[in-house]
Amino acid sequence: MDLQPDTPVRSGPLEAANLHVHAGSFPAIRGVQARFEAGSFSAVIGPNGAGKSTLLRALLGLNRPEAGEVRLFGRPLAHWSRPERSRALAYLAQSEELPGDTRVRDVVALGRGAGDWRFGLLPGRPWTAADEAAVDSALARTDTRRFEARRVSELSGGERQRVALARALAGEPRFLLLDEPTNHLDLAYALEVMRYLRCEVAGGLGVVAVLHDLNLASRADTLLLLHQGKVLAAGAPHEVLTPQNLLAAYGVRVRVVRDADRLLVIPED
Ligand SMILES: Nc1ncnc2c1ncn2[C@@H]1O[C@H](COP(=O)(O)OP(=O)(O)OP(=O)(O)O)[C@@H](O)[C@H]1O
Repeated sequence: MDLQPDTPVRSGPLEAANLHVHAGSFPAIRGVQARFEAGSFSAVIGPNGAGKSTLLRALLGLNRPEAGEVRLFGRPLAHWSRPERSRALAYLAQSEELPGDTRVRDVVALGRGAGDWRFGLLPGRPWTAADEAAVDSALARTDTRRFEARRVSELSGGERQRVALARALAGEPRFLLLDEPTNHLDLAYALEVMRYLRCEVAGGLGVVAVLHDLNLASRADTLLLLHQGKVLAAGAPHEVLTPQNLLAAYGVRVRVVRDADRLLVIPED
């Protein structure tokens, strides 16, 4: 199905079809086949250098594939206009740069494209009640409304990460891609971010998160295990998090134990 660029297509998966992507001159992604669903939490795991960030960037359309393609809602990403793409796909980097002297509410409003008029540039379009409501909702869903009037520079790292999440959610994306969102967070904040993401997934958002912590990743609905730019395993956590797969990917012997409805990965080395 090859739809015209202006054909409205509003739902479906985000897919990588036989994707090959270079990072610089290095073939970082080598024939990846993956499908991420709306209303599902997918984690991308794998050792350092496996190609996780390169894959995420390709899914966002930030780097051009050497071969294969990314498809969103069944339509090649290359056929989407930049504004359409940035409405549908949001990205949260590891430590998101936020303007320190800006109030939290204004930062979240940036997710609606408010940057133009709030920062003295020509407005891209008029600000509406729907924009205001989306900002309110994103603040509420990330529990950041109580410090909406504070400046970003006055917040802790964990609070800033929540503001960055609120900004991404304010744009009402269909998929949110996150690169190690819990990396600099303590255990409590990391679990909190996972809880917020879970709520969004329940509301229909597709989440694709690069995670290093396999015990956090085991809470995802599906896992994609990358190794040397290829998919080593994909599927439900219990299918992917096996001692054999983890030995092959990380070179580490582990035990995988089930605790209630969770999987725990315990290194044996
Ligand atoms: N500009 C570049 N030039 C050459 N090689 C690069 C470049 N950028 C990335 N690479 C290589 O591509 C491979 C994949 O990198 P990528 O950052 O996607 O891996 P990753 O799985 O996200 O790693 P990490 O877990 O360490 O963040 C790595 O071996 C990396 O060294």
